[in-house]
Amino acid sequence: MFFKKKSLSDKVTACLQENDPTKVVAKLMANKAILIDENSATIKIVMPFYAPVWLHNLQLDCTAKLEKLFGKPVSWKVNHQVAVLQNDTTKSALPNIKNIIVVASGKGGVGKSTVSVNLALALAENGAQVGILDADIYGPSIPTMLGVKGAEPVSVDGKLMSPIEAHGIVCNSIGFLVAEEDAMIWRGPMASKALSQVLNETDWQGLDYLVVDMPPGTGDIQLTMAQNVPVTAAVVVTTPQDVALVDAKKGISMFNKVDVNVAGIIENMSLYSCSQCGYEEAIFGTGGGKKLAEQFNLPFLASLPLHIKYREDTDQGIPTVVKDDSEVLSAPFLSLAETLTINLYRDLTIALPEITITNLG
Ligand SMILES: Nc1ncnc2c1ncn2[C@@H]1O[C@H](COP(=O)(O)OP(=O)(O)OP(=O)(O)O)[C@@H](O)[C@H]1O
Repeated sequence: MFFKKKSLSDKVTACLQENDPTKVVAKLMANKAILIDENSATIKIVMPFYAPVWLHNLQLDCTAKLEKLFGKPVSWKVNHQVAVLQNDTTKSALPNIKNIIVVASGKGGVGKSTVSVNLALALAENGAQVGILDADIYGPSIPTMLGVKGAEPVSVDGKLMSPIEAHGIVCNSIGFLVAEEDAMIWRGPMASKALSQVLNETDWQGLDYLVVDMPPGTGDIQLTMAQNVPVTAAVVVTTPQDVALVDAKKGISMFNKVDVNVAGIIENMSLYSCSQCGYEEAIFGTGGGKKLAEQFNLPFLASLPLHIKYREDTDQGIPTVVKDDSEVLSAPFLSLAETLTINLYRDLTIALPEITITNLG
């Protein structure tokens, strides 16, 4: 029997794949985002997402092995060009926003806004251009959490509003534009129209990701809002408590109904951690988010502790991802941002032709 001898490139590819726990290398190879230059022993990557820890680990685990294969020192050339991803190919992406990530919860008060704002900042910290849209008409809290409450978006050209800048991301909020009492009495189509208006009439200036903080619940308003935004993916935030989980299930069903891809479950307030002594207690129970993810066959994206700093930092307008020097409390968000963007690239369709490696210097 004749066996074809493995080429050097095949061996290098196998090495990269074996050291990639996320299984995203196969898609990167298929899309020609990774090129192996055998002559110069160079691995060229045009990263379609920002994942500094993943990339660092890949390089750490592979470099020595690759040097053995090549028989000389290996160099890595890395560029970034975030891909436009699509779940529903009938809805075209907005021209200046590559991907829209909707953050939803079945129940109010589970930490949806806290997660939205820290997730947006973590995506930016990892390297992406990020915006956040506060669509929570019942209680827009993003301006407070970003320390820009009272700011008013202005229009330079009389057509588009300039978003407000804060901590390296841009934001706009329904709360900047309408009085809370007015928004409270809106019905589905009105809320949806307002959301579309803020979304389409803001000069987002070319974002890799727009994070949308949705109103809590799964009623008409949320449904029409979800239908009117070209959503790349939704994430559902829950606490481990039974009552929250029941409502989170309704949230997943709502997105399924309108064919919005649910990228996974985030469990917030998982474990209380005392800032004084480090004592830990599962105040809202344990494991509920994971079970929910298993039940719906969805990724379990993160488990975030209940910690006083998360509340204090957002109350002060400097969310933990920006403020936390120790990195213990920001780490779960940075990791969430990486996991989410890797999963989205791996699991969704790429809407625009992949940038080919020839563009790399
Ligand atoms: N992991 C956490 N640890 C400590 N406090 C938290 C945590 N997550 C959220 N909080 C606090 O809980 C409260 C509710 O959080 P948040 O406003 O983010 O929830 P929400 O789901 O967006 O609420 P709403 O239903 O009003 O939109 C806030 O005071 C917030 O600071």
